Amino acid sequence: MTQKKIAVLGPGSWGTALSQVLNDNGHEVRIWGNVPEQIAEINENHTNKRYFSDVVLDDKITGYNDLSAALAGIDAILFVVPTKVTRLVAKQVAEVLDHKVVVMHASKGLEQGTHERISTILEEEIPADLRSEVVVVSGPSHAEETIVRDLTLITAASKNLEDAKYVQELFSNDYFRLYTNDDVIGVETAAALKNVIAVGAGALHGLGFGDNAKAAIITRGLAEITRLGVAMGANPMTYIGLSGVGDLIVTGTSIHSRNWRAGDALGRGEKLADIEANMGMVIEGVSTTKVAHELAEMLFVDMPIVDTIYNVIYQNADIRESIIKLMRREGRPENEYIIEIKGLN
Ligand SMILES: NC(=O)C1=CN([C@@H]2O[C@H](COP(=O)(O)OP(=O)(O)OC[C@H]3O[C@@H](n4cnc5c(N)ncnc54)[C@H](OP(=O)(O)O)[C@@H]3O)[C@@H](O)[C@H]2O)C=CC1
Ligand SMILES: O=C(CO)COP(=O)(O)O
Repeated sequence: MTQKKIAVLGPGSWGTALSQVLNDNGHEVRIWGNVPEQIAEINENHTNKRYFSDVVLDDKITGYNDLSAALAGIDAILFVVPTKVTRLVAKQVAEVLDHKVVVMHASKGLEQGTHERISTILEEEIPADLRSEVVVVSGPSHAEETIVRDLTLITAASKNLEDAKYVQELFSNDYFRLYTNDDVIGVETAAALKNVIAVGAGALHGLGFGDNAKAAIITRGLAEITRLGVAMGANPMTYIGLSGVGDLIVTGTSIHSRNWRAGDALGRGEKLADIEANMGMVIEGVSTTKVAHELAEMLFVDMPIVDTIYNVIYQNADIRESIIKLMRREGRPENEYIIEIKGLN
């Protein structure tokens, strides 16, 4: 592939790690952010110490505060800001973008209020004549490992497989491998909802439960994610792929995960407000819990684990009593999980 010019919007941990992958592949990478000191640090010291204290970036990676300058003559844009600001940033892009580009995103969440997936936000905010079909870059991938070039396998999903293949080629190298998928709904719902289950898995750890409990929440969490996703139009096969069970494993079992760590702290009795303030990075699972709970009600999908996490986070429910309630639910057959929809039972 010839060298491309790529704007990475969001100089956080994942944006920085993905910028390094693209730079390793010979592309011109422009990281855009709205904090002048951070952009100056990238340009002058080639570091982003808030996220990676020991990493020195290649000096070809350039930081920008000015969005128009970052987007001038660009081939592709990667959105990697927290879900809650994606619409705002997309509106800013639409104001200054003056030519057609490939639009990608690597964020994992659902928008509060609208319940929308990120690709539909981007479709709404960026005129169709200025963009490709949106390509979702998603899968089991901790920035902390990708930044040290550890092996990472993820998925590029788009309604248009040619756009997905373009992104596959853009990112793939010796340590970073992408598969393609045309199930955008499946990949985005898997990415967003695994964060909720990871909060729950972390909480079980914080409460002192063992590996049996962790395996259980991951497996039954996947059943819930699949049920909701299928009700939203996803292909159930996607959930046994990298962006489904793969991401659930990496997020639901790892100390690197912000969502898992937040859950762990909740389980140890810390207050959510303190956990969020101390994390200094986005914990997507907290707001996605609310969206998932509302979507489950709207679509009559049974999501007992998500509802339990919602009750603990948003209704102040006692965490241990909530677990007992979950355990004492009426017995169910294991395999009804894809087609079971509350309203039809
Ligand atoms: N970290 C990871 O390993 C992975 C993360 N993801 C997903 O990537 C997305 C980003 O996560 P991550 O990089 O971890 O998050 P971080 O919190 O590390 O970084 C988010 C970045 O976005 C910036 N930002 C926030 N608001 C705006 C805005 N209005 N305009 C411009 N920039 C803004 C933040 O700046 P500031 O904090 O200064 O406001 C920060 O630099 C999330 O959806 C996450 O789920 C996906 C895969 C892996
Ligand atoms: O999405 C991730 C790994 O694939 C990162 O998860 P956290 O946001 O929980 O750190």
